[in-house]
Amino acid sequence: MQCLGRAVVKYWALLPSQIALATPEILRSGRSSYWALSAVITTSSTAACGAFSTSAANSTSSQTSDASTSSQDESACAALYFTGTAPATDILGPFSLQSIPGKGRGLVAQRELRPGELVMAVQPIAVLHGPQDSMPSPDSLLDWLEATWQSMPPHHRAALRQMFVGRPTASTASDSQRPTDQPTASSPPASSAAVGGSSGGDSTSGLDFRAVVSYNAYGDEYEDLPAADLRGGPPPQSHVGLWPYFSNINHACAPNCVHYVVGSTMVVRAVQQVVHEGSELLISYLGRDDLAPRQVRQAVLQSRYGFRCGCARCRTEEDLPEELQSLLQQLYDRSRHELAPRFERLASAASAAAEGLDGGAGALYGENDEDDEDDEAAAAVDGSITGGGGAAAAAATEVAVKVTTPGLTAAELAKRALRKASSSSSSPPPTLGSQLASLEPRLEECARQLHLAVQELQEEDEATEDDDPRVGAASTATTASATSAATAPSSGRQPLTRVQVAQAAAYQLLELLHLHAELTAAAAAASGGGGGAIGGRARAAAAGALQACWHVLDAISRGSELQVFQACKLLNDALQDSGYSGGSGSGGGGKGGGKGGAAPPPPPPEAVREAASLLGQSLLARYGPLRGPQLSRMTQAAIRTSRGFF
Ligand SMILES: C[S@@+](CC[C@H](N)C(=O)[O-])C[C@H]1O[C@@H](n2cnc3c(N)ncnc32)[C@H](O)[C@@H]1O
Repeated sequence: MQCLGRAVVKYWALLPSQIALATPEILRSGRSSYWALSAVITTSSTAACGAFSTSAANSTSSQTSDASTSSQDESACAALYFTGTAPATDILGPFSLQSIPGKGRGLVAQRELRPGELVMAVQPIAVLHGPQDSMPSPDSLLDWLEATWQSMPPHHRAALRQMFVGRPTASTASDSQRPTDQPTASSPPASSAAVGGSSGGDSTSGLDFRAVVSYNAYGDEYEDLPAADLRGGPPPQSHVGLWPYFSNINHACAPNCVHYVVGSTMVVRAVQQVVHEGSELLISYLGRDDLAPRQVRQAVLQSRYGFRCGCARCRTEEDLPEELQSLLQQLYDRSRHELAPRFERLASAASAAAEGLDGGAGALYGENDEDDEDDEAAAAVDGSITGGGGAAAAAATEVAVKVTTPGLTAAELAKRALRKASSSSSSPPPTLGSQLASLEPRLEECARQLHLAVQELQEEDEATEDDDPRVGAASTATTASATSAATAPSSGRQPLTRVQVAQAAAYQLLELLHLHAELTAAAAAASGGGGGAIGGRARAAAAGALQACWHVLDAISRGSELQVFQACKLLNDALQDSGYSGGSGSGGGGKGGGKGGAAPPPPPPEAVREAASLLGQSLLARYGPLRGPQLSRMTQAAIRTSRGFF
C-alpha cells in the first residue's frame, strides 16, 4: 500500500496518475545517486516471514505476545526511540492473518488491545532512504526487486509472494505458503493497466513486481521526527520500502492503529481505548486526506487502491442528510480552493506587515527556545499523566515554521511567511488587520454554516443518544469564539458520532479558524502594543479552535503526528498565555512562582493542565506507555520537533 502519509499531498500530487510507477521521467529521477547509495536492503527480517506465511495459511499466527513478553517488546521499542537501535528480531503482537469479507486478507486482534499497545515493530525487506522531504521514487524498489530477485533470501521471496497484487496470480495457486483464502479480486486501480501490465511482471518469479510495489510500498517524506530527534546523529530521512506483515493491514478512514517509521523499523500501535479481541486491525492509507469529506476519500482510495471503503466513518457520513453532505463538500472546497489560497496571499502580504509585528510575532511564534523550557513543559505532561499534578512549567517554547511544501496548510504557509518576514524584512508597516478583515466575511459565513449544521446534528443526536462531552467541546469551538471549550479528556474511542464525522470533513476550515484567530491576535499586538482585549479574545478563540482540531483528530486519527504536534502547540500557547513558570523555570519569568526556597511550586493553571493532559494522551497512543524520564524526554523531543511544524 502506498500509505504515503504526509507525502501523499506532496509527492503523489505531482504524478499524472495516482499510481506510483507512473512515468519514465519519474523512474529516471528516482535513480539519482544518493538514493542508490543510501539504499538499505535489509536482511534482518528473518525466517519469521516464512513462519508467518505458514501460520497465515492456517489463519492463525504463532507470533503472539503475552503480558510477559510485552515489557521486553516495550524495552526494545524504547531502545529504538531513544538510541535508534532496531529490535533484534521482528516484534509481532497478538494478531492473526485472516480472511476478511470483501477485503481479501487482514490482521485480526487475538486478544483485547489497550491504547498505545504495540502491534508490531518490523524490519523491511527493502527500504530506500533519501534526504528529508525528498522521498525516493517507489520505482527504485521495482528496480531493486528486478535486480535482486534471483539472489534474494528464500524467506524474502516468500514474503513478497504473499503480498497483495490486486488479484489472485497464477503463481499463487501453486504456492503452498499462500493462504488459501485469497483476496476476492477487488476492482483494480483505474490505472492498473499501467501498473500491472506485462512489463511489470517477471518471467522468472511470475510475480507482478509493479503491482507488489503499487499496492504494498509505503513511503513518507520523513520518519518519526521526535524519535529521530532523540536518536541524534543523522537528520531524519525520507523513505520508501516494503514491510511484510505491515502490508497485510487494511484501511479504515478512522483507524484503530497508528503507524510510523523509525530508522528502517515500521512501528504499529493500537490507539483506541479498547481494540476488542476479534476486531480487525486497521490503519489509514490516506495521510492528510483523512481530513476530507467522504467523496474525496473514496475517490483517492478507489483510484489508488481499487476499493470502495465501507468503514464505520464512511457509513456514518453516507447516512448524513444529503444537504449536509453537500454542505460539507462545499465547505471543504471553499476552505481548500478559495480560503486557503487567500490565506496564502495574506501570508505574502503579511511579510510586509510582520516588520511591525515583532511583539505579536514574538508572542505568537516565540523568541525563546531554551531547553529548560522544554523540560518544564515535559514535566507538566509527565505530571498530568502520572497524576502528580504539581509539575513545573514555564514560558512558551519557540514555535518556528516548517519549510514550505505543497502539502502544507495555509496556516503553516502563513506562519512561515510571517516568521520569515519578522526576522528579515524591512518592508512597510502592517496592514494585516485590514487584510484579515477582507477574509473575515467568507470565513465567518463558512464557520456559521458549519456551526449551525453541527448544532442541528447535535440536537438530533442528543435526543437519541448519550452525551459525548468531546462533541460539545469541538462543536463549540467551531465558532472560533470558544474561549472555554470543554476539554474533558477523551476516555477513548467511542463509536464515531455524526458530529465528529461532519467536523472531520471540515477539518481544514477549523484550522483556518485557528489561523485567523492567531493572526488577529498578532495584528492586535502590532497595533495596540500587546493586543489588549481584542488580542486576548483572539488568543482565546485560537485556543478553542485548536482544541477543536485536537478533538477531531482524536476521533479520526488518534496518535497521529498531527495530533501530537497540535497538542504541543496547545501546551506552548497555554504556557505562554498564562506566563506560568511553575516556580522552577528559568526562561519564563512568569507570574507563577519564584525560584529558590523549599516552597512547592504553584499548581499549573487549568489551561496548562488541560493542554498537558491532551499531549499526554496523544503521546501515549503514539509511543506507548513511557514513564518518568523516558516520557519526559519524548515530550521534550515532541515539543522541539513540533516547532518545525507550525
Ligand atoms: C496492502 S493490501 C492489504 C492486504 C490485502 N487485503 C490482502 O489481501 O493482502 C491493500 C489492498 O487491500 C484491500 N483493502 C484494504 N483495505 C480495504 C478496505 N477497507 N475495504 C476493501 N478492501 C480493502 C484493497 O484491495 C487494497 O488495494
